[in-house]
Amino acid sequence: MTKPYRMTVIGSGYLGITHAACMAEAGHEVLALDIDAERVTRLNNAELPIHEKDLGGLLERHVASGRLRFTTSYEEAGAFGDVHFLCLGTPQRSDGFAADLSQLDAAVDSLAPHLVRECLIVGKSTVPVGTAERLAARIEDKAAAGVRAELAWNPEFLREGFAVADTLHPDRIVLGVRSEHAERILRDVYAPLGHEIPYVVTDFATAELVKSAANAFLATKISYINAMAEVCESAGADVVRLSEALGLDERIGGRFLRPGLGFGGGCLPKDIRALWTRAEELGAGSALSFLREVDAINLRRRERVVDLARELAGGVLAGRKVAVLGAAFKPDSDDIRDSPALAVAAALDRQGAVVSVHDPVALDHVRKAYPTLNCAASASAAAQYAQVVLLLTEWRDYVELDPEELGTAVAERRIVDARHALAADRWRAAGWEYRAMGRP
Ligand SMILES: NC(=O)c1ccc[n+]([C@@H]2O[C@H](COP(=O)([O-])OP(=O)(O)OC[C@H]3O[C@@H](n4cnc5c(N)ncnc54)[C@H](O)[C@@H]3O)[C@@H](O)[C@H]2O)c1
Ligand SMILES: O=c1ccn([C@@H]2O[C@H](COP(=O)(O)OP(=O)(O)O[C@H]3O[C@H](CO)[C@@H](O)[C@H](O)[C@H]3O)[C@@H](O)[C@H]2O)c(=O)[nH]1
Repeated sequence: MTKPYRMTVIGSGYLGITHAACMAEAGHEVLALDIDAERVTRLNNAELPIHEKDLGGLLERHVASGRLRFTTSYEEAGAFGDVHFLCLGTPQRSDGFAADLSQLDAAVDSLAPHLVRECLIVGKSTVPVGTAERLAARIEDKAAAGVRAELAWNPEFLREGFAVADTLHPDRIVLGVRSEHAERILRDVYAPLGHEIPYVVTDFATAELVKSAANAFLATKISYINAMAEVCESAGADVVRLSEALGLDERIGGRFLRPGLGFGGGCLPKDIRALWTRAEELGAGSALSFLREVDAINLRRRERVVDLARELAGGVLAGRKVAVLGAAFKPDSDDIRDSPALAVAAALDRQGAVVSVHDPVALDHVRKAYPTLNCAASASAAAQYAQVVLLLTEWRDYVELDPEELGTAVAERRIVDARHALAADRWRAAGWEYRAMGRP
């Protein structure tokens, strides 16, 4: 490494904590900031507020070494960093499908007046195309007189559950830059990650769009296979074998072709909506109108599971006891943002079912966000006297469940495997009525 940088990471959420810890691992001096004082105190005590494999170890090591600290002070951040990474949330707005950029705007407004010397500000959040250009003007406007603060855009592609590995070994690094100076600094910052990583160096707009386009492609692939699941269901075909066969064609590839309950989380759903909304604003809406269908197919998956649960419960949900296995939007994460599992659980609850939810790590979030759902301490506790069991997030613990053992807890041996995660034959052999969308 040429030299360790002094850098800040603004926003210490799923992305920010990971980026900060991985930059410390790469040898840099990192000060991460968040407006949530309780979170900052916990992080300074090396307590990880999220569930993410390998991140706890990195946090402990680098807090102990002093290479990673957390603060709530923009004054301290402005004085500390030569490079400032923006890792703020960009959720869906409450009044429509556009991205809410208020966290980014507030962070820039807070940081810029405290900058004391020339520095590079680097956006990592996922944003609608055009945001970087707007923020660059905002920074110029708000920065202290005589301080040159250049902006770059460097979108992040990490997946939750694999966040550390994806950050330390990225498939590619995309740099939206306005100068060779900015490119040089960022290549230097990432040099400790290795020299084999492909770089794509481009303008702001392309860098922003690469990220939105990647997520839209992944979402489209998932909805494509789920649309085929609908057809398979009508035709009596098997979507799991269909997906396997499609994936063996190298031009198609099997990744992101797992049919089931569809995509959720804090990224794919809001990012496709923000993308088509931005395209409409730019007058290119018809090019991306298919993304509305991608979204609609995805949301139909949730309704289909509710319908199957009703069918298995004998045509009515009111008063029926339903066990929901899984609350996180995917395994190995505690993130419940736009979780398909919880959307199903909440719909069942609204229709009068008595819903009992289990998840290995996400129950604290469930209790806060869905106070009317019952949270059970184990899968078998959730299944106690259940008339229907729904497997909605494919945690390994659930894949390894013993159908005989679970069968002793339930009132009726009926299960919907909404993630195609179980061995159907094994469950049927144990006397369960086993249903999975798009499989005979
Ligand atoms: N989560 C992921 O896996 C992932 C991966 C790639 C890209 N992204 C993108 O990264 C961005 C961040 O996502 P996230 O999942 O980490 O969100 P998050 O909500 O977990 O984190 C945002 C953090 O910013 C803090 N914050 C809010 N306003 C602030 C302010 N004014 N100053 C300082 N801190 C402030 C919040 O308290 C929170 O801790 C989003 O644009 C997202 O689309 C996320
Ligand atoms: O074949 C598949 C693959 C995924 N999913 C679902 O899709 C959702 C998203 O999964 P995944 O993409 O693995 O999780 P994220 O952590 O949300 O990561 C996505 O969103 C991030 C934030 O933008 C990007 O950085 C990542 O590259 C992108 O994969 C989850 O609900 C999965 O259950 C499926 O239903 N079928």
